[in-house]
Amino acid sequence: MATRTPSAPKGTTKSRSGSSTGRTGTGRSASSKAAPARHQSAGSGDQPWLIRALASAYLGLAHGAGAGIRRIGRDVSGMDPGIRRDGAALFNLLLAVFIATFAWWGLNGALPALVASVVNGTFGWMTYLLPLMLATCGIRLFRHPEDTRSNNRIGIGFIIMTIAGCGLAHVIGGQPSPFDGFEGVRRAGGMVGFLVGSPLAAVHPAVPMVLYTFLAFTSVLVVTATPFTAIPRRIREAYEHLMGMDLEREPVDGHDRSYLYEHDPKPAKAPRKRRLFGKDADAAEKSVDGYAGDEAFEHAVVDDDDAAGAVRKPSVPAVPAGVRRPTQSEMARERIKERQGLGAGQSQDDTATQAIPAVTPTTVFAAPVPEEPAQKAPIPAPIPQRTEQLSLAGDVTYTLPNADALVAGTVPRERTEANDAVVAALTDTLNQFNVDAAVTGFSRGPTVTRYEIELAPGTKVERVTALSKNIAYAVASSDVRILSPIPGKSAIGIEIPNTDRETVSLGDVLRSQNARRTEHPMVMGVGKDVEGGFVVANLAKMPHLLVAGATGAGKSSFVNSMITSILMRSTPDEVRMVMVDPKRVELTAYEGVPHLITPIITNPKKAAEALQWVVREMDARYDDLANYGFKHIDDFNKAVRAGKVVPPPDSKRVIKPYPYLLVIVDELADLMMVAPRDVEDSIVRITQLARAAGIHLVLATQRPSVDVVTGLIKANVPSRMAFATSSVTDSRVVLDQPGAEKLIGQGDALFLPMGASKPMRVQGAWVSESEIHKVVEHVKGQLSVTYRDDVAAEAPKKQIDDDIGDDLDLLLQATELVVTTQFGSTSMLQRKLRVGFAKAGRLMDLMESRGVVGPSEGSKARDVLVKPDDLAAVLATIRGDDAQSVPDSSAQALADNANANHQMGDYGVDLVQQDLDNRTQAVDYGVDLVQQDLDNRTQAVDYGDDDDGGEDAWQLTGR
Ligand SMILES: Nc1ncnc2c1ncn2[C@@H]1O[C@H](COP(=O)(O)OP(=O)(O)OP(=O)(O)O)[C@@H](O)[C@H]1O
Repeated sequence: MATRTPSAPKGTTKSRSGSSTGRTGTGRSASSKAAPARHQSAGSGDQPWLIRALASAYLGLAHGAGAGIRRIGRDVSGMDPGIRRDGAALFNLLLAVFIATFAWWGLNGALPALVASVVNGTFGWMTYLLPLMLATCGIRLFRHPEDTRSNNRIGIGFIIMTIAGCGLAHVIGGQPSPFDGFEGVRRAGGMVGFLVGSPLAAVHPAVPMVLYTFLAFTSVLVVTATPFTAIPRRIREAYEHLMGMDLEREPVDGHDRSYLYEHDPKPAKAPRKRRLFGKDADAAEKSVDGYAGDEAFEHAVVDDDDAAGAVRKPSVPAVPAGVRRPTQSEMARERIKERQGLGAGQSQDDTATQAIPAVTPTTVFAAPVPEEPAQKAPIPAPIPQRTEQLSLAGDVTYTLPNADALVAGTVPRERTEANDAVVAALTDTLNQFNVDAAVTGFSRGPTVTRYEIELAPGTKVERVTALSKNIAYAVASSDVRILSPIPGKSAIGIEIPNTDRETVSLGDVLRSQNARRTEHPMVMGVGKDVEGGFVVANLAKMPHLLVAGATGAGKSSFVNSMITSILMRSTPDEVRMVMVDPKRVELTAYEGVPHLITPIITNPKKAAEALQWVVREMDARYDDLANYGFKHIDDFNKAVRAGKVVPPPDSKRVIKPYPYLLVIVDELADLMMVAPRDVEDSIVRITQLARAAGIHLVLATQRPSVDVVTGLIKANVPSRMAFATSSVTDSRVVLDQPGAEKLIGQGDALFLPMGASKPMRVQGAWVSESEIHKVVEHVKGQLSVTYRDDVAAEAPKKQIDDDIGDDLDLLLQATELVVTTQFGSTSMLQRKLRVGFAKAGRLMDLMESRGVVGPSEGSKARDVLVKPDDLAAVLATIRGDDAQSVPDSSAQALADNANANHQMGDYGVDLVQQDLDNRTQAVDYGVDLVQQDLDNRTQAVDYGDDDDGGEDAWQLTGR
């Protein structure tokens, strides 16, 4: 007996924890069936029948009361019987009623009088509040027994409230002592009040007053799950709720995906808890100024924390009126029972199922698809247009674009005939292969719908996953993706593309609650997830992002959405951008926006230089952070705005806040082809350090191969956005896992923000060219762009001679080499530039045609016709620049360099001469080997041993 007793609660706990993850699997039913069986075997032989009968009657009464209470308000009666705690709940409720009979209603009688004197004597005035607290606990236990954390929190809150109330009552009631008679104690704080109040009151009566008032206030916060920081918001919400203002303002920016899950309290509850208590509880409320600590450990995605609340308000009821919709678990159980030949509600312990009028999943799926003509989504409550006084970019007033510059998308549909057809096809496939599982629901996203399959107990997950090809065949789609399980659910997810897909408008995403929740300027609209929830992400928390996918998959559209989001939400004081667009056409629409610090860079070589500038900027920011003792640019900016950062007295510098710097590269491959080492070095340096400096990189590429996205780059760019890739290898390069090759293009993506273990499937937001144009015109009208001249701005387009073609860079290097060394040797070019003989000869010819070297003289080195002082001008001419435009400083630098090299050359020749002399001396002393060597070398110097002679002499100068 003693050993068996704990086993019963164990079974109960197991089943309860199962439910706390929101699972509704049939495994729980099995455990709940097992629990009563254990009770029976333990107790049947030992307990008198009367006790068993009474216990059964009490439990029956409790379940009856529970069933009624669970139906009041929002119906939660679909609860698994295994997790109910009706017995304890009824006990609380009965105790509340009992105490209320004498405390509130003054019922007389021997028993009430006795209990009254005990309860009153213990709790004093607080006796009047006890029924309320007990009733609250009872009702919660009836309705949400699985939410143990909240239940415990409320219980603890009530205990603190009782102690604080008794302590206060004791002091207010005149600090009676039980030694003077119990009547006084009863009329004050009871014995509890006396015990907790009198020691403190002995010090001074104000001490318990202050302490217990504070404790009472705290207990209210604990019970209502309100953190201190959220008190003003809670008060405002309560006021608005009382005045009915929240209803008027409720935005219609989402739609209800919960019709299949409406009895499952989890989706609504869990996020709420996170909002109130989680580490990221108030992250949403943080603006730039609200930065607290190291944001790297916060996640990039702005939480959909009331996904089942405000964001997803019911829009289209999917089931005919009057028919209660079954929950997932009900549907799974019913389907599985149907297969096993049981009728609905035949399970003995399943009172909830019995209570369902013959509703089966087919009722849900067979209900006619509601008529939903494609409509425009209603524009929710307008976002007030923000106007800022800029300080960095001149003293101007800057107004952000109006939210209606971006159009509303179409109303998303929850269910169409296509979905019903797929459900039927999936069910048939499962039947054909005798897999004991049922399609229990689906959630329709804009591009794909995720169908959920629950297994009967004892059915292997592999039986469904092994059917992937048959499922693809049945639904006539090759892009079927299986999730086993769906994260956070005991169900297998099968994602199948919608034949009638919808476009997600960026306007809708930016107007969603998730985007409104934060004013952070780096927040961008990403799109919608598979459940139709809006996904917005904070670029500052990513902190760097790799966007990859095959051509036409939607990268550029994503980059457009990102830039438009920034233009919509931030001023040039808050965010500055560097755009690199080697494709030359993707980002031209943004030319001239005041957020740019340099014209859009289209030349890959210049882009590599711009990245080096970013490294310098980062170093400068770091210097400031180190000098003034800050760890993050947000803290530094805050201090600057508060006037706490003052430059040294002798400095003329005016310290201003640093804006975030967003560097966007729309085709990394082009940069990596030009200067792989420089680009990689810069990217790695930026990504390793720039987060604290407020510098963030977004690298897009259609060639996610290892030579473009190198291991080093990958290791330092933690967030990834993978659009459809052409191979599983590419998917692995981007996400470190397969999956992206199964995406269906046109904005369908897997989003893996930093820290997430599983990528989230999203349909990227779409912004049309006319919308972009409207937004760009608005921002350009607010402020004209001022470019920084120290970034590698692109030079005007140059005329490169046709005969140079792709060899411009090599020709420039060759010219520099020949002029600085004053030595026109082809072999030297071969070795120094690592080119073949043919290429070196061609470079020599090109130099001859431009008057850099003289004509070929057989095997001798050519004459060099350009003096080092003229090098800059010659290089400019070859480049196609106007020679006059070469800045004096750089011409001088080049000339100095060339002269230095030249001198070096002279010095080298001296060394050779010296060497020669030494060796000649050595010959005089008759050392044969040296003589031989000297002969060889002298021969080499005088006559050369190949076409241009003297090359080894040159080589010696280099030593
Ligand atoms: N989020 C989206 N919603 C709807 N359609 C989209 C979306 N993204 C892309 N598309 C469609 O896909 C087409 C190609 O997209 P996009 O130009 O962004 O691809 P890309 O990956 O940048 O291709 P490339 O690398 O060749 O430039 C677009 O013209 C548009 O029709």
